[in-house]
Amino acid sequence: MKTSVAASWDVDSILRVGMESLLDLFDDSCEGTMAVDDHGRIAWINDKYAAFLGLKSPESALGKPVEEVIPNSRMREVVTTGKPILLDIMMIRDQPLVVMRIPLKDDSGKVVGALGFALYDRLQRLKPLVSKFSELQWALANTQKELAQLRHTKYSISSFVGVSPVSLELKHRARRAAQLDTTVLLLGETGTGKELLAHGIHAASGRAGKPFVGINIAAVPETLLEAEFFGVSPGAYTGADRKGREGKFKIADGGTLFLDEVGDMPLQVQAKLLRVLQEQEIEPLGSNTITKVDVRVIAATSHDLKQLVADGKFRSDLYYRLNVLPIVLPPLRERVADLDALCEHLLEQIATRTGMPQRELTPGARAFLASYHWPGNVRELRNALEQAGMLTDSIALSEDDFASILTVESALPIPPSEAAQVPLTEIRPLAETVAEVERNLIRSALESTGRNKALTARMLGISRATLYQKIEDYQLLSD
Ligand SMILES: Nc1ncnc2c1ncn2[C@@H]1O[C@H](COP(=O)(O)OP(=O)(O)OP(=O)(O)O)[C@@H](O)[C@H]1O
Repeated sequence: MKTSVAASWDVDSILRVGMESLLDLFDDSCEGTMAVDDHGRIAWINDKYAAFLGLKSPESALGKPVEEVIPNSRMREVVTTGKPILLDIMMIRDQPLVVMRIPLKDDSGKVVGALGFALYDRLQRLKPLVSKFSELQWALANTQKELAQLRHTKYSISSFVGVSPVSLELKHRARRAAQLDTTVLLLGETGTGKELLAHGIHAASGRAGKPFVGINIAAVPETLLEAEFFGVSPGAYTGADRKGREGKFKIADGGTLFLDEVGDMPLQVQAKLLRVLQEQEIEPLGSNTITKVDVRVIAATSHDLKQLVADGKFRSDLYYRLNVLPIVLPPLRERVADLDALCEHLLEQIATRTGMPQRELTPGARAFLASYHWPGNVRELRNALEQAGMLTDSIALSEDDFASILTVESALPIPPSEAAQVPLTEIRPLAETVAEVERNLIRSALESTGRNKALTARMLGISRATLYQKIEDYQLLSD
């Protein structure tokens, strides 16, 4: 490509010589150089690049569509748009290459092809960029692997501990449900093990190798629910969602979607959910395209769905659609026969997690636990066992160790009478005082229920969504 410089320095000569010198420079310092024609076919490729790509000879690539030789190539994009891609990173044979692509235009400005340069470790200054890219790729691959593992359920139906006839019957129904691949509706108070059973049904089903994806409808603000379910197409919003994102239905494709607290779903979203369940098709927000999905839905609620239908708060057609195979999880107080097995199991779990010796229960403690009404069910039982263990060093937990824990009302810290006795000198703006009282009350209620949101919300007489909002407002997340 070397050229002798003409004596007279007209603009054309300068440009031509400049261009040729530039090409020589790149040819010398690049790992590879290549050109495509206006149809994206390889018109030229140098020896180094051909050898790097593992080709028999440069000639063997000529005339082939560029993607056939370099699968990730964006040369065709340069030819189509006429715009250069001055700095990009491309993976070839598991190696990151820094690449540059420029369009070639004739005198009239028409694109006649494109030139590509692959610059790797000759350019020392690009090395930090390349290693950063490799690090990020490695971290991304690891995160994706972890996420995939997390989405594969860790439980089986036998993880649901229970020996009472009613528990055995519900596990039997769960196993049947797993085989049938239909929609399942889990009904039961908070903490009765609906989510645990949903994991178990998924694990025993033909979908076990695919993702299990959960969504707690009560915890998602109403305005975000649709995006959360169906996803957002790229460009639908500005800001963080600009690139678009997949909805839970898409993420669960082939697997199971667990809709927790389905009774809290706003009516307008209910209509859309019903359509998706019927058609098995989703339309991401801001897109006109419809995507087929294959998702098995397991819904759960602690509300009386029939009553919600009667009150006009839940669509009857959606109710029937979900209620194909209902499984009722009775409250713990109605299956006291499960208590011993559950305590044994939970005490073992606690011991493993804390590294402390496993505790036992005295006969008095067993009788006390059997007489308690368990509004928070198994979740509350686990918290009570954990808290009682923290109050004493003794291996055997007695009735007294539980007595102070299991009176929810006494745990609330600010009796109304005390709140009223504020000295005049301490009077502050009402809003500030109310906010402080509210914050303290929510924090104490959360503590007394072992951070059980459903129970806390119920105790405070507010919805779960409001509770989540207030937890965020008062920054009670890490308390
Ligand atoms: N039968 C059971 N055997 C063992 N562990 C249980 C059982 N039931 C519940 N648990 C445990 O109790 C806790 C609460 O259970 P889970 O979250 O499944 O309840 P839930 O009914 O989905 O509650 P919510 O309605 O509040 O979401 C979990 O830690 C779960 O593992």
